[in-house]
Amino acid sequence: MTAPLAINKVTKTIDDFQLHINNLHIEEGTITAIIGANGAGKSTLFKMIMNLVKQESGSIQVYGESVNAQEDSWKQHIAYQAQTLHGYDAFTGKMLGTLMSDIYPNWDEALYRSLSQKLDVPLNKRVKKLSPGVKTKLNIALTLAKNTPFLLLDEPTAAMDIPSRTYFLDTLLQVTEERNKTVVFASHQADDIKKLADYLVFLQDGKASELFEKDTFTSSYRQFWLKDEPETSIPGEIQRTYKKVILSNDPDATLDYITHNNLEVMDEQVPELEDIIPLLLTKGE
Ligand SMILES: Nc1ncnc2c1ncn2[C@@H]1O[C@H](COP(=O)(O)OP(=O)(O)OP(=O)(O)O)[C@@H](O)[C@H]1O
Repeated sequence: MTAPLAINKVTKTIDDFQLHINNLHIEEGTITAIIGANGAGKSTLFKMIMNLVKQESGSIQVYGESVNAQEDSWKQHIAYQAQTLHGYDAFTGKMLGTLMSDIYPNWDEALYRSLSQKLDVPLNKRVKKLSPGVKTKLNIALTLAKNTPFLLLDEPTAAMDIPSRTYFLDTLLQVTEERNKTVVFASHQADDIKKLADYLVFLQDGKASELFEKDTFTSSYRQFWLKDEPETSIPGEIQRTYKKVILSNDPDATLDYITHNNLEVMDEQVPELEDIIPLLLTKGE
């Protein structure tokens, strides 16, 4: 089966910003979070995948088809949710549903109606009259109802209230599992990433990391609660809190040092994803 997304050696320069994606292959039926701080290049990457922005070099394929080719039937297999809903101000949600049902052969009207109802989106109001948060929710209902095998979501829960966010995340997980969908979403919300993602990719200063399996990634870090504050920096140490709690990205090296220096460990734990993500989002870390 052809991979939903295959990116090889892609580069893009915008003024003094450079984006490099060496190798990113997304397997069918997986959920991948693209994690990066503001300005890290997440939206630019998504726009390149949708051929809205052209890369300078390298290749991007969706289900084996180059996104830069003239033939663009691959677009029917992917639902892209941009950060904002542009160009639809004069339409109502109902009109947009009718429009999308003509374009997307598997349009799921029942899902569109139930999502809109649960998320409190009035389908009879014109888009320009909706608040930013309600526009985001309409955008989400439209994206999921396209019922494509591949979903590309750019910060889907930004500006959403908590009940809607919870409902959306649960529905996305359910739909993804029941219909074996592939999801790639951009986020810097640790909660969303923890709940949704199977795999993680970090974008830092325009460079994409390799693809990490989420649990393998968190278990490569360790938090050590020491009895006394160490005098010097410890091998593997990337953060020290309350003077005695050491977060390490090299637990073996840290433990080796602790043992050789007779430091007493009060407790040792695999950290939560939300403890690690902020450190990785900091520029130049
Ligand atoms: N249309 C544009 N004109 C000029 N610079 C741009 C444009 N679009 C993006 N950039 C620059 O490209 C870089 C990456 O921006 P991008 O929007 O892809 O980041 P992002 O990770 O999606 O950020 P955010 O989390 O704030 O949405 C930034 O330095 C930004 O200033």
